[in-house]
Parts: sequence; C-alpha cells; structure tokens
Amino acid sequence: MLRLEHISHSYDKEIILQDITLEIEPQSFNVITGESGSGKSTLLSIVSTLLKPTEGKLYFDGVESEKISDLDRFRNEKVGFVFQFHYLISHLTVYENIAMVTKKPKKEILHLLEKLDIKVLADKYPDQISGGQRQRAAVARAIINEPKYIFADEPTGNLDSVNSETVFGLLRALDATVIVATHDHSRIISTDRVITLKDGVLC
Ligand SMILES: Nc1ncnc2c1ncn2[C@@H]1O[C@H](COP(=O)(O)OP(=O)(O)OP(=O)(O)O)[C@@H](O)[C@H]1O
Repeated sequence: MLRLEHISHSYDKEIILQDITLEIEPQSFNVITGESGSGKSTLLSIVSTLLKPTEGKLYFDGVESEKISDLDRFRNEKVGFVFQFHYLISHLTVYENIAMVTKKPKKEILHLLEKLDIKVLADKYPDQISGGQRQRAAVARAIINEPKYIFADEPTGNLDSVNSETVFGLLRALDATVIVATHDHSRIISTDRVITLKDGVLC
C-alpha cells in the first residue's frame, strides 16, 4: 500500500499541490490526469521519492519514505521510472541500455523488446531510432526487473495509438503498483483508478 498524507508542495512560495491524501492499492493501475499545469508531474515526482514535498508524508507499506534507510537501493530495486528526462545512454545500443540495469539473460531482454516491437532495433544506438522507439526502449528498461512500483510520466507521449495500447497493456499486465501521469487518458481502456487534479487539488 502506498499512502500520501496531507501532501502539499510549493515552488518559490507558489502553491502547486494542496493537501493531497490518497491511498494506492498494491498491484493496481492508476492514472493521474488533469490539465496542463495542474500538478501531475509534481505529484508523480513526490510519490516516486524524487521530490521531497514541502509538507506531508509518504508511506510505502506503512514505512515513511524519510525512514527508508537506503533510498537509493529502494529506488534501484523496487522502482521503475519512465520519465521524459530519463534518457537512454547514447553510446550504448538499445540492448546494452537494458542489459546494463539487469542480470536477466539476453533471451529475456530480447523477448521484452519483441513484445514492444523493437527487437529488430536491439543493436541500434538511441540516435538511430525514432522518439517513439526510444520511449519504448525506456519502458523496457524500466520494467525489465519487474519492480514493485512503476511511475511513468506521459509514457506514450510520442506513440501512436497501437503502440500506446501495447505499452499500457504491458504496464497493466505487470504485478506492480503502476501510476501513470497523462493529460490524455482517453487511450487507456481499463484502469483501476483515475486521480484527477485541478489546480493542485484532488477532484
Ligand atoms: N521546478 C519548478 N520550479 C518552479 N515551478 C515549477 C517547477 N516545476 C513545475 N512548476 C510549476 O508547477 C505547476 C505544475 O507543474 P507540473 O509539471 O506538475 O504540471 P503538469 O500537470 O504535469 O503539467 P503538464 O501536463 O503541462 O506536464 C506549473 O505551474 C509549473 O509551471
């Protein structure tokens, strides 16, 4: 269970999120939606431990995030990030970008690339493939180790509807707690929960 208790956040005294209290069920698929500027990315950064909120507390299975003794290890082992700024390493191939974060055998990595329809690009470098293909490679890297939590910010921003559905389908099929921020959730066919933000407040 992931729990947010009275989370608020301000940037330079400007209040961006206000008094958010939420419980996210284990192994559920959740979408944070809202207009541009409503605070989706900020909320996702907070629940994924990348940003410390100005106020409030975050709990993972009852343990306050501040009290997790090795937060880097927790992130490496338990969390998969699909963030737009989370770039692939340019001097490594698609395959190598994924192989560097996992002990999984090559066959399994290639199988995941196949599911994402980018297996034929395994030996290409990031600047030799399209933005949407890079995005799918980043998704593969985030989920290869089957993390307990997956946080994704506009994971299908560069993808057409078929590839969006593939990515959402893969994320939904994982035994993970998934939180996706997107301004357009019309493409997500089934979700356990839609969390809507308006001007930094839950609707
Ligand atoms: N690092 C920052 N410093 C100052 N203000 C910021 C920062 N990051 C975001 N903001 C502001 O906080 C507000 C919420 O931004 P956020 O990115 O969380 O919204 P969003 O709903 O994800 O928007 P979008 O859909 O456009 O990505 C915006 O007004 C934004 O300008």
